[in-house]
Amino acid sequence: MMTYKIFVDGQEGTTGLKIHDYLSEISNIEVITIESEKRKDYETRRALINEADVVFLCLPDAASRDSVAMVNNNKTKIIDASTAFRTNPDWTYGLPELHRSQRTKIQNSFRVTVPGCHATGFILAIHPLVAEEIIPRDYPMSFFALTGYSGGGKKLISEYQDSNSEQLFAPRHYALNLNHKHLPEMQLYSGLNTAPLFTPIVGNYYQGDAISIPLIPRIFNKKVNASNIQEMLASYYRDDRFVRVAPFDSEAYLEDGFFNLMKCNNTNYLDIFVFGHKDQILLVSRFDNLGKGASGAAIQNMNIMLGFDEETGLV
Ligand SMILES: NC(=O)C1=CN([C@@H]2O[C@H](COP(=O)(O)OP(=O)(O)OC[C@H]3O[C@@H](n4cnc5c(N)ncnc54)[C@H](OP(=O)(O)O)[C@@H]3O)[C@@H](O)[C@H]2O)C=CC1
Ligand SMILES: CC(=O)N[C@@H](CCC(=O)OP(=O)(O)O)C(=O)O
Repeated sequence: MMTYKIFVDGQEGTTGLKIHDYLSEISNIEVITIESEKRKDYETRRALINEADVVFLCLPDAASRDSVAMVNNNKTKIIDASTAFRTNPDWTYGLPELHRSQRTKIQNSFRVTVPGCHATGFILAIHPLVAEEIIPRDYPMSFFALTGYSGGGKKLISEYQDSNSEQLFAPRHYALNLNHKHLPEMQLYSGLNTAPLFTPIVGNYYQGDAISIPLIPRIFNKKVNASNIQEMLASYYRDDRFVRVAPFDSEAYLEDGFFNLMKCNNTNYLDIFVFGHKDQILLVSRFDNLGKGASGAAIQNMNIMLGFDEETGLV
């Protein structure tokens, strides 16, 4: 049985460390590591990248581009966690649940780009409804996300953990230039004609993301209510083990009247909830920004690319 060599470029960052946790549970792989003081050394990285069968890039965009340019062989498969290649047609978007054919594309690809965390939650909730021509492609889409601070990597983590600044106690809006870096992939893979108006909010907790998307059925192409939407999404994802569409029964999801957005933490699950009635619908997708939003998704892609079991990494 073949043993695959795996290298994580950016092994000491937030997503890199989490990927190492996942890798420690998988057999048939050998994880090759870089000495800490050499983690930004060009020649050392280049040698390891070309030695590996699979390389995870857990780096800022510019460093990811540098790493890809270092590949000088035909065998190394790259799984990039950054924003650098997400709408590049030469790369495969690493969202296996997008279409029936996406898993096969990932399996046959040498260059896979892991979706952004907020983009994952938005696209999985909206894309099937656009594809079914329920939501018009020119729908004026607006939504918000509430995320933990680990989504901002080491810099934001230390800002939250090393400071007593009072302004960090309350949730904070950001990307108020309305130009968040996930907009291009959100537009491309949701099928909408224009980018949504997206407002992310970061809270004073480590991990967990909830995307809340209000929808007005009055301006849909077809007459549907909230319950119909739940049935459609449940049917679309019926064979996908990591995307779970909750039954249509809003009260059952609440804890003392509140929604718990941390319930998918430390898993690769993404749960979609449909609330509402015939006039108003609220879609909520809940997931771990370090799970299905980043490192978990990266591992799911590796499992598909190497022909391992998608969930356990077993051969
Ligand atoms: N955190 C999250 O939830 C998500 C992150 N991502 C994306 O994944 C990528 C990594 O993010 P994240 O792990 O959060 O970031 P971190 O800042 O936590 O980690 C990045 C790591 O890359 C290292 N690094 C920086 N420049 C270089 C370089 N030139 N060569 C080698 N190593 C370098 C850093 O080194 P040093 O240790 O010196 O700082 C650090 O260890 C980013 O593109 C991010 O946008 C994607 C989805 C979600
Ligand atoms: C709290 C916070 O800052 N979160 C990050 C999202 C993390 C993510 O998905 O990252 P990449 O697109 O960089 O891969 C943000 O909104 O930019």
